[in-house]
Amino acid sequence: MLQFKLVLLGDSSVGKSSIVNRFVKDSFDEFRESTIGAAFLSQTVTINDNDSDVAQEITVKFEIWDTAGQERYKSLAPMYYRNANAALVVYDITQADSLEKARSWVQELKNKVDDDSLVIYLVGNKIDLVSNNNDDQDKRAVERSVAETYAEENNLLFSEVSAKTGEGIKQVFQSIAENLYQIRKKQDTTNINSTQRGNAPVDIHLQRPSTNDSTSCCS
Ligand SMILES: Nc1nc2c(ncn2[C@@H]2O[C@H](COP(=O)(O)OP(=O)(O)OP(=O)(O)O)[C@@H](O)[C@H]2O)c(=O)[nH]1
Repeated sequence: MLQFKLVLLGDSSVGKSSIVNRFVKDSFDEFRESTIGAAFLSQTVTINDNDSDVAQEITVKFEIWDTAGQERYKSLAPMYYRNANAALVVYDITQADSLEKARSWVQELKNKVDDDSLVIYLVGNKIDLVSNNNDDQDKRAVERSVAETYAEENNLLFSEVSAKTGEGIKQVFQSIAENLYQIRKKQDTTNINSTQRGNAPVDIHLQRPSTNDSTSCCS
């Protein structure tokens, strides 16, 4: 079993706790209390490795830190994103400001987390509030294409979800697990190769200066 630390970041009320609750308990609460400090939960997913000679199933355990989005808890966040393998940065597609906040979290992660392998997933939540036929009921304030382009430019994974209906939630965690597994596999291969290189006989070519080499110093 592989174990990874995942942190959720984003403005207050965007639905971070609701996303975790949907993923861990498959439930939704219309009247959730705002998180104080942070909450810890864990959940596993199963992924398939079909690249190996023998197809295998791998269990990935997520240790999840759901941080509080209220401004007064902002200074606590580094404690939770430190050593994280993945960050879920959440915004609410009905609140334009919440995308700006998400961008500032992404920037902070890129500046402060000294680990190129950190997987950052940008999530637009509450798609259940958007109607498909573009009428007055449509509460969308952030166009999908705007967030998607930003994600592409910044090398983030991206999708829109609904914690309320559950749409897209499982896929987010599944995709993070698959990405982290591929990264871990690559790191392991690199480590094995460099260990092997360390034990291999060192190939030293001692080149004698040729006598008619004009650059040689000594006669
Ligand atoms: N319609 C709809 N409402 C949602 C969805 N997700 C969350 N909500 C509601 O949005 C409100 C805030 O949800 P939370 O999960 O507490 O938000 P949070 O980001 O954890 O907030 P903080 O703890 O303050 O950081 C609650 O009333 C939820 O019921 C969703 O997908 N659709």
